[in-house]
Amino acid sequence: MERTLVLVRHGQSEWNEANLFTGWRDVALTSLGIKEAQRAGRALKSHGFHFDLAFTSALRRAKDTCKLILDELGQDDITVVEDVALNERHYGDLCGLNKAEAAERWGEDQVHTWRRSFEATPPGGESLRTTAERVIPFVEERILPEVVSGKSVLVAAHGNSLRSLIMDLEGMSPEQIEELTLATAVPRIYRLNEDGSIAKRYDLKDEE
Ligand SMILES: O=C(O)[C@H](O)COP(=O)(O)O
Repeated sequence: MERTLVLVRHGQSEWNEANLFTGWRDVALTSLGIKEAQRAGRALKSHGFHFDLAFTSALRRAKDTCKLILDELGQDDITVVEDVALNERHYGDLCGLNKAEAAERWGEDQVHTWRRSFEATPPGGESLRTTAERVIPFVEERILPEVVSGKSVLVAAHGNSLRSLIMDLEGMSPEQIEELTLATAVPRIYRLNEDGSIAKRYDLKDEE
């Protein structure tokens, strides 16, 4: 499987379960999150995926998801590059706050805008635009050259760091990216052409 890029958001975290803004807080996967990551690994295995290299963030929920997937594939020996560039968007002053309570305090629209728009900056945090400014250079310098050279690459990261990557890769507009929310542990598969353009894209949905 040449020139393959697989993006996967981490499995459910303790703060996803508690509905708290997480950002760079380093929380663990829940037992459901562990199962979700293992299921993603089994789905990739049953579809014949095999990776040459993996990238993940510096946060344990993504690192653990990456490891659980590679364990299921019997590939715990491949190189895994960890980098803060792939960390979740920093949620600033919202970190640790309950998302429903935040919507009551600031209004549904404001909270939705902070969470999904390209430009809005949560107080003291990163917008999707500023998240992209650290994600995209890393992807262009470290990840895409590996894929274009013919490798099969896994990236286990976060809802918003991956949204910024997907927006760039798929050439989405700010309006289009606002509509995209990534489910936990659903692999998003890309086959790339020699010039780095997308030949094919699909989600590997759970068949169990
Ligand atoms: O950091 C967080 O709280 C989550 O990982 C993603 O949050 P969101 O759904 O509000 O973007």
